[in-house]
Amino acid sequence: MEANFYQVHLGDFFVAPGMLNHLNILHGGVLLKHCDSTVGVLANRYSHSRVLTVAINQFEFKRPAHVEDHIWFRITLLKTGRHSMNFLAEVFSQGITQGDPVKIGEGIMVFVAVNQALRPVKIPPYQVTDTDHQTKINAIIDKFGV
Ligand SMILES: CCCCCCCCCCCCCCCC(=O)SCCNC(=O)CCNC(=O)[C@H](O)C(C)(C)COP(=O)(O)OP(=O)(O)OC[C@H]1O[C@@H](n2cnc3c(N)ncnc32)[C@H](O)[C@@H]1OP(=O)(O)O
Repeated sequence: MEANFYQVHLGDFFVAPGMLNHLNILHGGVLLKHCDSTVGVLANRYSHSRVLTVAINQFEFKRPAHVEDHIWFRITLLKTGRHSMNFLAEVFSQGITQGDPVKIGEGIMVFVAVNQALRPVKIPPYQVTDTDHQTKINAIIDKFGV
């Protein structure tokens, strides 16, 4: 099961003119909205439940993105609690005509599984069976203090 929650590539979009800020680069809020929805899809996939974002922690915008850049997210489930899921969201950008993908942002997104009344519901504990994945996840957990 854990293979589907380690470095999952999701949420591709192209930067369009309506997504820019006053400096003609991708608006950070637009990027975060895409990121939130993308991680939410994975949180729903894991919990089979409605989900709410409870925290976005240590999000860093490392590089700007421009019109026509191809943006996508690499999402890793780090750990679960009784109701919550902690994800690393990494954001990548690739110019339409050039070069390798560049990491332009990353952060920790915490989701809570909720019922119809939007109250927390229990989720299954996350178990990683791939030892290499677990080692890398542990390093991320240490780095971000999750
Ligand atoms: C089946 C049909 C589905 C169909 C659908 C499919 C599509 C699916 C795609 C969705 C894609 C949308 C993605 C956008 C998602 C939004 O836009 S959500 C909108 C913004 N968020 C909100 O409005 C949430 C507002 N907050 C709340 O309602 C309440 O705080 C919550 C989230 C229900 C939690 O309730 P609470 O009473 O505070 O609960 P509490 O027990 O204190 O905490 C619950 C857990 O959260 C953790 N937590 C609380 N605060 C924090 C914090 N600051 N940092 C870290 N962890 C925290 C706690 O440690 C606890 O963890 P566990 O030990 O239980 O695992």
